Order: sequence, then structure tokens, then C-alpha cells
Amino acid sequence: MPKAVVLGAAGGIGQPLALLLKSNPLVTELGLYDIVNTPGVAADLSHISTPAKVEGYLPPNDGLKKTLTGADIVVIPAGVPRKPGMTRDDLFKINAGIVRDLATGIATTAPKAFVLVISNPVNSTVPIVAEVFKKHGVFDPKKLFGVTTLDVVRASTFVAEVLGDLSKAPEITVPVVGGHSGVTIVPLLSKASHPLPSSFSSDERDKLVNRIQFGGDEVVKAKDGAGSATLSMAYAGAEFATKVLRAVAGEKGIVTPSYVHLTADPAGGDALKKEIGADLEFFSSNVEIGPEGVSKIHPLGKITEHEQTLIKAAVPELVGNIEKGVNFIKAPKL
Ligand SMILES: NC(=O)c1ccc[n+]([C@@H]2O[C@H](COP(=O)([O-])OP(=O)(O)OC[C@H]3O[C@@H](n4cnc5c(N)ncnc54)[C@H](O)[C@@H]3O)[C@@H](O)[C@H]2O)c1
Ligand SMILES: O=C(O)C[C@H](O)C(=O)O
Repeated sequence: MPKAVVLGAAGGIGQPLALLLKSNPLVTELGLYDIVNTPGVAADLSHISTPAKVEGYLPPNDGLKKTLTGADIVVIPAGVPRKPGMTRDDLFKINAGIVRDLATGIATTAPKAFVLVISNPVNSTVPIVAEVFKKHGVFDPKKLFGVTTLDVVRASTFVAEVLGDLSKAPEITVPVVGGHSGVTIVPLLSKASHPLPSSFSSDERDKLVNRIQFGGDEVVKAKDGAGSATLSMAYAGAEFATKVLRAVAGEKGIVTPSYVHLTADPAGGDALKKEIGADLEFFSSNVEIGPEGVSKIHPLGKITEHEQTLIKAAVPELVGNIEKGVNFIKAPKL
């Protein structure tokens, strides 16, 4: 205990994420699953002198089931990444089915595991996992997380750049709320641990917000057809997984943004819905994580008028993204 599993473990995110999890002394078993190459990745990682026992499986001979047996935490970076000119929603066609099938495997083999969804479009793939779990009668909203940590990591880095001191990046925190795509990514700069320079103009602020919202595009463009963020995502995914592992180990007070089902903490979820003025099923906000999963959804608290405008712009897109994911399972088109 605990066993961590990566589904999509041979991919651009999966491999470095598996490496970081293998390096984490909190992990005692590491299960790797992909449709290609996992035996090689597992053999390679298994020579690293850390405690985790590593196994890699492919689909034949019940590979998914074998990987998931006994899993405590399952991270899903399986699926196709964007190419220049694509939105994350353009990935839905392929990734929705991949996530549905993997979620079915988790629901039947490791229904009590924490599930951390990286596959895009996160705003829709997380609802897909929830609906699959509901269908199997095993949905626990406290244990399902959309990983939005890369937005938080980017916000810390970009704010450190603005402050002219990258050495501050690790200690800077910026709550990033909403969802994980374009305008649904809402950085609450007024609540950052480190205030922006007083000389910062509203124009400069808008540029910074835009850079956080569209940071993914920067990487997609630079990779020029070879995919999207993988290394920074692996770092962010490992950061989030480590927080979950620490919470499971009994550490208190772990709070970080994540895209969750708002019934994970019904009172907190209702308060948040009032603040955003919309009856959304999912939203990313700061959540406190305990040994059983989400123990509290934090309200946004006092935010600026500008941040309220950003939230207003995020809501309609989130509504559509959530509905699309839910309907994919509840009302599939024949
Ligand atoms: N949440 C975020 O912040 C964030 C950040 C970066 C990327 N992503 C998303 O993560 C996903 C993966 O990105 P990547 O760059 O690693 O892509 P990749 O193509 O390099 O790797 C994806 C892996 O998934 C595997 N795969 C495909 N179908 C599978 C299935 N049915 N079962 C198991 N594995 C399967 C592939 O074989 C491949 O190894 C993409 O959807 C991307 O958009 C999300
Ligand atoms: O931009 C992407 O498509 C990948 C990821 O969601 C990111 O934010 O980097």
C-alpha cells in the first residue's frame, strides 16, 4: 500500500510521470498499462533503486484488469494530444471512448481507487468517468479529480517571471479555478501568495491572464505537430498525485485546486455554486484532500470584478463541456 497505476503509461506524459512516481518513496507498487510498449517501460523503470515494484501490461490476457487489481490511485493520461489549430474539444471524438473504456475497467476492478484524469478535454472526460461509475453503482465523488495542476504550475511560473525572480516560482501559489481549457481557466491573481507589482497595468494583467489561459497553445505551437505539453504535465501530474498520496498517508491540510463533482462536499459545493451563480455539476476550486478523498470544497471568497467577469465567461463553456461528457454515456448517439 499504496499501489499507483498509470493508464497510458507509454506515452509522452505517461513515461515521465511513471518515472516520477517510481521515484516517489510513498509508492510501493506501480502498475503501468498502455496499448503499446509497457513491458519495456516497466522493465526499464524496475532497475531504479526505489521501493516501488513495477509491472507493465498490454491489453491481451486481461492486462487492464491485472494492472488495476489492488490499485489505490489511478492516473489517466491515455489518449491523443492536440496538434496546432486544434482545440481540446476536438480531441473528444477519440478520447471520450478511450476514457469510457478505461473508466469501465476501474469501476469493475478498482472502484475504490482515487481517479486522477489528465486526458483531454478534461472538462468533459471527468464527467464521462463519473457517469461510467454511476452506471456501475460505484461513484464516489470524493475520489474523482480532474487534474488542472498544470494551470497552477504555469501561473506560478509566469507570475515569478513577472516579478523578475524565477527562484520564487516554487513558493508562489495562484488559485486557478473553473476548468481546463481556454476561457474556462480562471487564474485568481488577486489571491496569489505574491502580489503583482503595483505598477502593473490592467493591460499587463490581461496579457498575463491570457498567457495562463492559453499556455497549452504555446507548447502545442512550439512542438509544431509533435504533440502538446508532456514534461511539464508529468511534473504537474506527479505533484498532484503526491498530494493525494500524502493525504492518504494521513497528512492534514492538503489544499489544491482540482476539477471535482460539486457533491464531493455538498455544503461547500452549494456555496460555490451560489458564488458563481450557476448550477454546475463540476467546477475546479481549491479542495482539501483527506484520506477518504475530497473533505472540503473551498469557496472562491472575495474576488475582483475583473475575476467575476472571467468566471461569467467560463460558465457557459463549462456547461456545454459537462453536458457533452454526461450525454456521451447517458444518451450515446447510435
Ligand atoms: N490535463 C492536462 O493539463 C493535460 C496536459 C497535457 C496533456 N493532456 C492530455 O493528455 C493526453 C495524453 O497526452 P500525451 O502527450 O501523453 O499523448 P501521447 O500520444 O504521447 O500518449 C498517449 C498514450 O495513450 C496511449 N493510449 C491510447 N489509447 C489507449 C487506451 N485505450 N488504453 C491505454 N492507453 C492508450 C497511447 O498508446 C499513448 O502511449 C492527451 O489527451 C492530452 O491532451 C492533458
Ligand atoms: O494544451 C493541451 O492540449 C495540453 C494541455 O491541456 C495543456 O494545457 O498543456
